[in-house]
Amino acid sequence: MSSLLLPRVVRPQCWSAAVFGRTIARRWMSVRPQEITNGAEVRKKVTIQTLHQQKNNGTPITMLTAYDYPTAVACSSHAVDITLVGDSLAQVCLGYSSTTELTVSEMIHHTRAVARGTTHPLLIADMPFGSYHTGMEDALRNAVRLVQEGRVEGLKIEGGAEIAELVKKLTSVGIPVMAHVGLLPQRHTAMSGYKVQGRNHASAQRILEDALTLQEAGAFSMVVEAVPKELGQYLTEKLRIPTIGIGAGPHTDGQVLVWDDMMNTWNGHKAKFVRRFANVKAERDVGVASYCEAVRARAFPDPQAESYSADKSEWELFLASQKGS
Ligand SMILES: Nc1nc(=O)c2c([nH]1)NC[C@@H]1CN(c3ccc(C(=O)N[C@@H](CCC(=O)O)C(=O)O)cc3)CN21
Ligand SMILES: CC(C)C(=O)C(=O)O
Ligand SMILES: [Mg+2]
Repeated sequence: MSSLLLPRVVRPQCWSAAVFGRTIARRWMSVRPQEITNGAEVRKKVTIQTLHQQKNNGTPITMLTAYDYPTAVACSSHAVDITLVGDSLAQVCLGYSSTTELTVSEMIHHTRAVARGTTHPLLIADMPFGSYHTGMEDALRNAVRLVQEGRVEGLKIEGGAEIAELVKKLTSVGIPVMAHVGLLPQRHTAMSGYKVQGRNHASAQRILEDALTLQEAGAFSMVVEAVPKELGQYLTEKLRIPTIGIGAGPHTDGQVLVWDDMMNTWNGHKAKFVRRFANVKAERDVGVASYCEAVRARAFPDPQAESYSADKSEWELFLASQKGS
């Protein structure tokens, strides 16, 4: 229980002075502990170094999106390496028609909730559309806001060589950047829809060049979205930094999916790369329907198990006091 309420704090096996002292210290200092438990298992904090080691020793990197506290706790309770507050937040959580509508303030509201539930996974957020396009100073200020107010550890940015200077700048001040190449959803209008990228040789060449430029600019890893699996593999072999694919085939160093796609709670279009790992929508609909049915049938709440009872003598006194009023 305490681990759920206080996910950043090591749950002590016994209240020895040492453990107690360390727990208090962490709570007061508000540091991210190196070792974090969620009850059963102790997981090491995932760092950029961890991710690079995973690439080098062939351990696939797991990344999932989260937009709120309970989802962050779920990611933290399993072997998720990176929790991403994706700007897909705009569509799957806030009901906007595209990610371009999401503001930095809206993003921060959600990253703060996710940060409160995040223990061992590395916490990354998308820089929203428009937050890095109006000049270096604005981009830097928004990035600092996302780190300071939003409490994320790194930022993901969509784009190619044209954002290399920004990647360099953020990296130089100590904000880790995850690049994002291939399909760039923030440009869906300019790209005439959400289309697989790198299908012809010129496009594949361009993506490879962008990826290498972004690596040289200092990106610590790279999301590769919606490209042929051959290109996903080629990029993974050419890059020193780990690649995390979504619709980029099975050979990237890691995979990422949108929470609502893999849980089947998203009613919109299902891209080819989506696999349903659970059917939460079916469960959820059963729950809502049976709740309504039970209330209508006066079958909920149960008068004993789900209701409180008055003390008999107190209730008689109450009724007596009501007589004549
Ligand atoms: N729910 C959700 N899942 C996502 O993966 C996601 C979002 N939302 N919102 C932001 C972006 C948009 N993304 C998308 C959206 C649509 C396709 C899509 O429909 N792709 C086509 C490709 C068609 C082709 O060119 O052959 C597909 O049918 O797979 C892909 C990625 C990825 N991101
Ligand atoms: C799909 C992932 C990579 C993303 O950018 C998002 O969720 O916004
Ligand atoms: Mg995104």
